[in-house]
Amino acid sequence: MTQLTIAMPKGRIFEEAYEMLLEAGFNLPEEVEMSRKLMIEIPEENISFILAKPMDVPVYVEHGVADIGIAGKDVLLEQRRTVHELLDLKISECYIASAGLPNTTINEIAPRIATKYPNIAMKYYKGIGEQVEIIELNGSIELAPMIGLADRIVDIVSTGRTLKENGLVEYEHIAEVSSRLIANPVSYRMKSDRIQDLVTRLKKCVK
Ligand SMILES: Nc1ncnc2c1ncn2[C@@H]1O[C@H](COP(=O)(O)OP(=O)(O)OP(=O)(O)O)[C@@H](O)[C@H]1O
Ligand SMILES: O=P(O)(O)OC[C@H]1O[C@H](OP(=O)(O)OP(=O)(O)O)[C@H](O)[C@@H]1O
Repeated sequence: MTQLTIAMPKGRIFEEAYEMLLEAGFNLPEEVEMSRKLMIEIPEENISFILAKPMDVPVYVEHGVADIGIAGKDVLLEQRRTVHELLDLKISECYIASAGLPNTTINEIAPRIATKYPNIAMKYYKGIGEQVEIIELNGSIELAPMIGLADRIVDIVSTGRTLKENGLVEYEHIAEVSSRLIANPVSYRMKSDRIQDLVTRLKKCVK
């Protein structure tokens, strides 16, 4: 059986992805989540799992050190890497939106947009003809309008709770997000039988 390496995101997506793989019949060890191990082998399937930061999954897959990966559509839109998107797993669903303080307009010369998605934000505002200044942050994005760092944020919204609790309102819906199964293009050709089998098994578990 051809060896297959799968890059799995740690953090928020992990649990749902793990459940899906179990349901698809992959015999993942129970202690994975609790352990600090970054590589897990399933010898009977000849599969290795790499546990990666969500933003790094497409990097491993593009470079071919992982044949397959699971990545949020937000990360794929932001990084535009050379990988094949094989399947929408419909897990970790949320969306990207712009938000800000209520009743504010962005009619300045160069409104400031705080985000951890500079490419998505830039493309969006360019598309609507707004010239903006992007302020790149790594988290707690919702702070930016509250403390006067930015006029708008571009960030993930799921339940809307973070916006609400920080007194922000949503302005524009930018893109739908869910987790996707991605593949390295060379692996996809060279290991097509194994990858197709994985896709078929996972497809049956998409809710
Ligand atoms: N609130 C949310 N609800 C549902 N899915 C989300 C939410 N926030 C992010 N996601 C999805 O989960 C993915 C991983 O998010 P997670 O918060 O685990 O990692 P991260 O933001 O890269 O951060 P960290 O640096 O905290 O590891 C995102 O790329 C996105 O697709
Ligand atoms: O609409 P909600 O359900 O409130 O979810 C949205 C929040 O979830 C994510 O943050 P995360 O928890 O990953 O923290 P971060 O600020 O470190 O990115 C995202 O960046 C939002 O802040």
